[in-house]
Amino acid sequence: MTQHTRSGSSERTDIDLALFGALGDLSRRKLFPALFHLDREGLLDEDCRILGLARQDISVDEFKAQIEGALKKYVKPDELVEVALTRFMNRLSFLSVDFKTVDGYAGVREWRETADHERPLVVYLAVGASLYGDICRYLQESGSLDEESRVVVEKPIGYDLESSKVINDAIGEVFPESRVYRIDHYLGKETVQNLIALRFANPLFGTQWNQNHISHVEVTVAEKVGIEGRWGYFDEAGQLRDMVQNHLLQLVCLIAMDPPANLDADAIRDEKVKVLKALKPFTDDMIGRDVVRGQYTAGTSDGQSAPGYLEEDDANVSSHTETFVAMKTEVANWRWAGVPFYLRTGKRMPEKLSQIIIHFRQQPHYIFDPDQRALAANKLIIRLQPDEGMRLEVLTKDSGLDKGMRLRRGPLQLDFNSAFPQVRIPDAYERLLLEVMKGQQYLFVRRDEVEHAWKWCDDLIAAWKDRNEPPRRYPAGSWGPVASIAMITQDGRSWYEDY
Ligand SMILES: NC(=O)C1=CN([C@@H]2O[C@H](COP(=O)(O)OP(=O)(O)OC[C@H]3O[C@@H](n4cnc5c(N)ncnc54)[C@H](OP(=O)(O)O)[C@@H]3O)[C@@H](O)[C@H]2O)C=CC1
Ligand SMILES: O=C1O[C@H](COP(=O)(O)O)[C@@H](O)[C@H](O)[C@H]1O
Repeated sequence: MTQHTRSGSSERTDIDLALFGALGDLSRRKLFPALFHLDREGLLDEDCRILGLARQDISVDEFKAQIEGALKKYVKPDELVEVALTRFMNRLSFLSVDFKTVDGYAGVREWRETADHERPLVVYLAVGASLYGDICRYLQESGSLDEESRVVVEKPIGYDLESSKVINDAIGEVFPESRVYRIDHYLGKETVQNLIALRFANPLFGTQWNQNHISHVEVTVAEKVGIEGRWGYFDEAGQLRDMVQNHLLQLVCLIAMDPPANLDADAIRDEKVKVLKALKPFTDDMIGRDVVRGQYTAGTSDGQSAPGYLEEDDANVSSHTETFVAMKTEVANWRWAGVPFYLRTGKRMPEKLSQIIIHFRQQPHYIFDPDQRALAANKLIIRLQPDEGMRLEVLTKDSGLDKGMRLRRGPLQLDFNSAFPQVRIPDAYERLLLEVMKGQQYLFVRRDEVEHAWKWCDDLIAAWKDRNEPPRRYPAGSWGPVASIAMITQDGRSWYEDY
């Protein structure tokens, strides 16, 4: 099958997919539903085959039953069309393998040999990053790869800069960078992509997008969930490694980067790297004043009582791992000098909400009612989830004979669901899987991006370690520690609350 691409050229999407970790959480919850949706919408090549690999020693029928169960759980009933489900199930095969020994890998080569025509293999590693090197090496040693094979790897790549280098080196022994697809699923979200369109297709914003016109930027990625049974992983990581090193810094890159020369992967990634390199390093002073680490205590979520982090299953009761981070940072370059970027992300917050707020500067000379001065700045709200859309807050004259020149703040709004009611907004993984199949890397993270992001986070983590302070507490169901509010208030600002 061919697809219409960004550049208008056509590319093959007929691939075979080998999914390592096929019975894990990510595969069940995100990857199989995404593949199913692609198939349902006619975007999988009719010959595309999917090989699930996992440790469990089960038959292919048992594997299919488990995947069907996952689809029933995670795909809306009206979208789980019978004919599409049958077609999808027919694509599946299964191999039980211990990924740490080469023995089972011949099965991948043999499975490939049963294809009726040659096509590239996409290897998706939905497993912990410590397995990436072994899997790549054994796939190569078993003769399962060819010159077109691609590998998709999940975040986080490693635990810090050093460990990420070891992992990336091991992947690089087998796959050249042009065939490595590092997932950051935030790059597949509809509104995140729209950020590129908004900034670079609209002269209105293109000309205003700098420190002359923007006073500050806010990024909030709030999660309602807690640890969801992932204590072992999360307690080692913490919110900085889990969310900031990747998702939030990628958002900062897309907000702050200079216009790329074109939409080619490296043109975009070159610009993103420049932003990461320009992130202001933290000094000790800044860490005390501009960074807040938090950990949730017992509270409520959706009206139900919710345990604190230290009371979750498998918890180590003396853990100081942060489940919340707020910080003020800056992209120290000509475009952004002096513009604070306030970032915050946390688990067990009152709602799931990801949004970017661009606060424009006020007019240099203000002529309206002094009491209304606080209103007098445009804001662009870019809503990633839920209710994807964008809203520009503008000021107009309040209507009515008695209102004089009173101002009213009103929205110019684009709500994607109402603007495009016939179009289902795809999950990020659908888009990303499709781009891998097409061999397009522009939505994937290059090795140097990962490394610059780690370097910046490592410095902060090292400083936290030196300070050895416990995280500040916040009750589950709140917007984080009080100190995170004070952090922004000290600059005479507040977190945007018009949710
Ligand atoms: N879950 C999520 O929401 C997200 C996950 N990620 C990343 O995706 C990757 C997968 O995460 P997740 O699905 O949560 O992890 P899980 O632990 O749920 O799944 C991993 C799967 O790999 C299997 N596995 C582990 N070791 C071996 C081995 N030696 N041989 C064979 N099979 C093995 C496990 O099998 P078994 O059950 O038998 O141990 C399990 O089914 C990780 O890198 C994670 O950081 C990234 C973003 C979000
Ligand atoms: O990568 C991760 O992302 C999820 C949040 O993703 P979202 O698309 O639901 O916003 C987070 O819960 C998880 O801890 C992290 O590993």
